[in-house]
Amino acid sequence: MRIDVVTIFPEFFDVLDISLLGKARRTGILEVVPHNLRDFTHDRHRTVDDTPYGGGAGMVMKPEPWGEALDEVLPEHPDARPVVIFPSPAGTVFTQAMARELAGRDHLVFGCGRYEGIDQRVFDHAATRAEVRLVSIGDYVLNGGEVAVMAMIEAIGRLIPGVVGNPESLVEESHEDGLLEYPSYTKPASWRGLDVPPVLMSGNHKAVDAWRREQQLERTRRVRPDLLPPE
Ligand SMILES: COc1cccc(COC(=O)c2cn[nH]c2)c1
Repeated sequence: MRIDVVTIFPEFFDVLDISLLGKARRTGILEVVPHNLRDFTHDRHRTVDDTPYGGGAGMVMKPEPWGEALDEVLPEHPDARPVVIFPSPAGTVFTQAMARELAGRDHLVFGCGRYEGIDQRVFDHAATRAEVRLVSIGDYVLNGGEVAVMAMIEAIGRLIPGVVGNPESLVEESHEDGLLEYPSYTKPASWRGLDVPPVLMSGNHKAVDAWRREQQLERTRRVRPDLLPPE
């Protein structure tokens, strides 16, 4: 998979070389290419923002640099319409299901907004040649999209075959089966007076599976009742 990221802080994505994704990049399974939005400006100050029409505080990202940056990363005549994702507090919430869907694609483009946002015409024009999505990673406001893109790249990248060592470890996880995951334990059997639940030491796999499922349901009922399947 190739991922292009348009940002005013391309160095932000150097950290991906350190993590698990670094191996996936070196082996060619995953290619993440940052593009500096300022490289698509033509004034001495490499200006990417300006004051908002209609007034108001803050600055808005200008459309011209974005247009030229997307010209660079979007294929002229794509066989499949690429997806361009802009993190935004006003977006559709990013979920494990969306991560799974996006992990199946060959090419993703991410656009990192800053300031008060990006001129709306950037999204409107991009929609003539790509599938544009505003995606939120949660109900809070960041200073820019870079942290959100890192989170999405990690969530998507780890689902790509060959990126995570043991694919089995991707199955029993929170949100994979729609429920929160059960509590985990490892040695020692007793630690600071706290013991591992005996069922997990029983060797009775049926009982262990039943206990884990009950723990998932109990935890989901308590913490995230919105995730519970309809009765
Ligand atoms: C598109 O324009 C902007 C403007 C300002 C910040 C951002 C970054 O996204 C978030 O803040 C966010 C994403 N999910 N939850 C919060 C984008």
